[in-house]
Amino acid sequence: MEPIIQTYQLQKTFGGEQALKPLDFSLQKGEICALIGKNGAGKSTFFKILSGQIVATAGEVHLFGKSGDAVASQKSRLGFMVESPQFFPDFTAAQNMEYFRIQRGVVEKARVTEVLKLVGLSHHRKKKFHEYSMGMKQRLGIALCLLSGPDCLVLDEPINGLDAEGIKEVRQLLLELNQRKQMTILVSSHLLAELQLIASRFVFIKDGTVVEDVSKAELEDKSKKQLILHVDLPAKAVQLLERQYEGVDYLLLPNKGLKLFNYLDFASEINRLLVENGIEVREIQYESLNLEDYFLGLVEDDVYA
Ligand SMILES: Nc1ncnc2c1ncn2[C@@H]1O[C@H](COP(=O)(O)OP(=O)(O)OP(=O)(O)O)[C@@H](O)[C@H]1O
Repeated sequence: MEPIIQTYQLQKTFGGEQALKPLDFSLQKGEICALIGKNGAGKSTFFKILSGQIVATAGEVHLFGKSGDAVASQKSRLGFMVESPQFFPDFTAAQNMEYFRIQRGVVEKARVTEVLKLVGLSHHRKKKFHEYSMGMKQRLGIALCLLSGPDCLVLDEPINGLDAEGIKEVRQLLLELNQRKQMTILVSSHLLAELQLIASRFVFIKDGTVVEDVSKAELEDKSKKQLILHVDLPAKAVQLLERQYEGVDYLLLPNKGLKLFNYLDFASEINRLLVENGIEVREIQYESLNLEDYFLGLVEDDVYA
């Protein structure tokens, strides 16, 4: 594993208010990592510290395995989009990129053509910015991040405010950059669903700290639909289910509850089996855990018990 970004006990205080509590985070080469949090969770503050726009109150940032004074030299290897770039509306895409190429001191002129191609805007390079769709504008913003040839993109809410088509375009682009150009990507959103299709890892941030850090597989596992049963004799119910349904996947809950993860289409058959064997089924219902609610702390903690 090759670390791209690591933070240790990162903190930021604004006038007595702690925007970032000690925040430990790491991003590995090749990942698309989604940083998910509600408005005010601390995502922008975190990104602004990484980009150097603001300074942390305490803690450390390591970039590409470098720490201390060596970090500064690694910053150019990250391409940031922390705020929406201000493009000139009456310039074409190519003119806008050329302006920023010169402004940022990128030497190779050909880089403009390259990045427009990378984000799929070659055919629209002569179109004026104000004629672009929302998705195209955002793709141009990502082209700007790519101008200096970074190894990793850090994008703050790039999908925010886009229509469905724009969201799809940006997601597709990020996936292509990751798969075809081996670009590591850290991308934030306040909606899990926006990034669920592309991210390989999900870091949930709440009140300035990481509350959950899961892989795609772990996330999918947690979002499985479940069948919840409440019976008077759970141990006996489990014995019957194991005998009847090969590989039945279950969890015993407090208060004589039983959670089934497979055989979900067998609810009425399961009910009959239990009742016919003298078990009182007090409740049987489907539950689809809303991860968004769970991780963002909008539901009771014991929903996952
Ligand atoms: N410059 C600042 N001065 C004072 N407080 C700030 C400043 N910037 C951020 N905060 C506070 O820090 C906390 C975290 O804000 P931050 O913008 O990082 O959250 P966020 O997750 O990016 O939310 P959003 O999606 O709304 O931007 C909030 O309580 C916010 O009010």
